[in-house]
Order: sequence, then C-alpha cells, then structure tokens
Amino acid sequence: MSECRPFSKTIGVWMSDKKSQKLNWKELICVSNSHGYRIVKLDLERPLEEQGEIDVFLHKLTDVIAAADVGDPTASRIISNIEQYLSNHPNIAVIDPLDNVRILLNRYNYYSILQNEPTFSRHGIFTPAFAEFTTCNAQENLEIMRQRGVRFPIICKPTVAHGSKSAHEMILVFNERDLNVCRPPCVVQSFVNHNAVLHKVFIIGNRYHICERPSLKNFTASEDLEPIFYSTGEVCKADSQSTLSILDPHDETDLQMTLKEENIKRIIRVLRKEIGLILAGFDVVIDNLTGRHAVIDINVYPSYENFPNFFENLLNCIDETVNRTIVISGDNGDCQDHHSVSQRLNGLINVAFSASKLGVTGMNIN
Ligand SMILES: Nc1ncnc2c1ncn2[C@@H]1O[C@H](COP(=O)(O)OP(=O)(O)OP(=O)(O)O)[C@@H](O)[C@H]1O
Ligand SMILES: O=P(O)(O)O[C@H]1[C@H](O)[C@H](O)[C@H](OP(=O)(O)O)[C@@H](OP(=O)(O)O)[C@@H]1O
Ligand SMILES: [Mg+2]
Repeated sequence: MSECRPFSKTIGVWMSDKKSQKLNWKELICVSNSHGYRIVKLDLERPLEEQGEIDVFLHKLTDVIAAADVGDPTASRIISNIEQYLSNHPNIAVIDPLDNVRILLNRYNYYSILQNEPTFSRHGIFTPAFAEFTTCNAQENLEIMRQRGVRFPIICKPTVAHGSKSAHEMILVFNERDLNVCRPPCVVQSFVNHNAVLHKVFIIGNRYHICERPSLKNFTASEDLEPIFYSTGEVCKADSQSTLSILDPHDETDLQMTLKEENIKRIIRVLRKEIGLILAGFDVVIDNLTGRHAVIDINVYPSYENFPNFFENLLNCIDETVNRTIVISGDNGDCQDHHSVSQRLNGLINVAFSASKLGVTGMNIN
C-alpha cells in the first residue's frame, strides 16, 4: 500500500444494504486514504448538496434504478435527484454512469448487444439464441421462439437482470408442454451443455480476474422431464453444492474444454466499447460439443470474489478516471460528457498475467 498523503479529494459512496454488508469498509477507507481520498457515505434520503463536495461518486444503484423503472415513487425521486445533482456537478467522476448501468438491467438489451457484435463469430464466441416473452400466450411464445431459433431445453430468466432476489430465479424448461411456467416479462435462452463449469470474469477498468464456479450439468430436450426451478445462488456460487451440478456418468468426456484467454480479452474490449462500465463482470460457458465460448450473462459491480488486491485496483482505476475527468474537463472547457468517461479510457492492450489457484488475473488491458 502506498504511504499516507493528506486527503485532497472525496469519494461519495452509496451501496444497497446487501452490498454494503458485504463490503469491507475498513479496507476501502484505508486504501482510499492512502491514495489521498476521504470516504463519505452518502444518504440518498437527504439532499446531496448538503453532504459536502465530492470528486467521485461510487455506487451500486441497480436495485433503486430497477425500482424507479417500474414506477416506484421513492426510487424515482432518488434517481432523479441524483441525476440532477450529477448534471449540476459535471466534474464528478461517476463509477459508473447511470445510463451505462441501465443497459445491463435488461437481459434482452445486453444479449442483443452481444448478438450484434460482428467480430465474435469468427473467434468462436456467441450468445445463445434468445427471445423475450411479454405475454403468457404459449402458442404465440412458441412461435416467437421458432422465429428466433431458440431450442429446448431453454432457461427462462426474468427480463430485469439485477436489483432483487427475483432477478436471479431461473426455470429450466424441457418441452413446449411446460412453456406455461414462464412468467413474463422474461427472456428464454437455448441451453448450452457445458459440463457444469462456469467461468466468471470480473473486470475493474482495464484489469480482470477469471475464476471457475459450479454450474448446471448437461441436459437434452425431453417430453418426460418436469421444469426445474432454481435460483442462481443455489447452484453457481463458489460454495454451492447443488445436485444439479453433478454430471451424469455418460457425460464424462475427454473433449478439451479450455478457456481461451484471447477470447476473454476480446469480450472485455467489446463490453468496454459498447457498455462502458468500469465495474462489471460476465459469465462464459464452453459448449461441450464445439468448444465455442458462450457469453450467458453480464453483471453490474459483481461480487469480485477473490479478485487480488481489489481495493488497490479499484483506487488505481478511480485515480485514472479522476485524472482523465480533469483532462477531459480542461479540454472541453467545463463540459464533461459523463456517459463517455469510461469509453474514453479505452486504449490498446498491454497484458501481463499471473496465474494462481484462485484463477487468472490479467492486468492493463487497454
Ligand atoms: N444459456 C445457458 N446455457 C447453459 N446454462 C446457462 C445458460 N444461461 C444460464 N445458465 C446457467 O444458469 C445460471 C444463471 O444464469 P444467469 O447467469 O443468466 O443468471 P443471473 O442470476 O443473472 O446470474 P448472476 O448471479 O451471475 O448474475 C448460470 O450461471 C448457468 O449455470
Ligand atoms: O457471483 P457474482 O459476483 O456474479 O454475483 C453477483 C450477481 O451476479 C449480481 O451482480 C448481484 O447483484 P444484483 O443483481 O444487483 O443483486 C451481486 O450482488 P451484490 O450483493 O454483490 O451486489 C452478486 O454478487
Ligand atoms: Mg446476472
């Protein structure tokens, strides 16, 4: 850790209670202080103008934005106050800009971005076929699936991807008879057999860390199987021990399922260009027949579980963003474009890797 300097800048922080309880505040404060920042916890119920000047706004507001989007009056007021405040103070570096976060709140939106990326297919990267259901009409939904090439088995996921427990409640459906279990608005996606291994990639600006997690075993379409309801947390967290992750004996295969790190870097570059978040993560499974890499999820400010030196990396990234913000403000007079700060951080890549038992960490992707 670098030596202590007097605080010259302030980071205003707001996290949901769930996130806040998991955050190591002591370490955040200590590392921030060592970079010359004081930490102030913001109270969104009080006017932000009364809470002192800030240089950086660090937040996880997914649940509030999601609630505002469905018309919750308190959440709408909070979000509109924050947006007004940030627009009155264009020099505050926002991690991450609310409009960029909004892209990831809707699964259909981010799967569409992935599907439209022209460079992916030639490198064996894809997002599994998907469709959105907005009604309970099973016949109509079957037709939508056919048109979009979505095949059984499917995973039915809530369209709203973040911000509540229900956003992570999934259903595996094996045949058209059971399509009626899908509750709109939801996205259905073709299931990709991947031998129950999930690769999670956590990103902080131009740094990333990859780790493996348990996932779902292999399945095929079937008239006999009943739908399986599960929550992501029960199956895909580091300590999950679900029977859904135990491979059937005939699934033991000698096909090489190697994650191509070049592909991970390609995906990161695309996400930075198209979505522009500093704090994000995405999930990849490897198709056990073709070896192609399927991106099945993108997350805002994820857990960063086992990310080496998380806070030091976060503060380095904040430093870079603040310095960039000052330069951009200087260049433009006083007019900083908030929604493009992280996009302007894009540059070309210079990579150094270190492998560890906990995963693989890539540094200085630009
Ligand atoms: N298309 C797919 N093919 C195979 N398995 C999938 C697919 N989509 C999702 N899964 C499985 O379901 C899990 C949950 O899906 P997904 O990642 O979309 O949900 P989530 O709740 O947004 O997850 P997270 O908690 O990581 O945000 C995945 O980790 C994976 O095990
Ligand atoms: O296992 P990960 O780090 O992917 O788990 C994340 C999850 O993917 C979502 O990002 C959660 O956010 P919400 O959807 O807003 O609930 C994260 O929860 P959080 O409490 O850390 O914000 C999970 O960690
Ligand atoms: Mg997710």
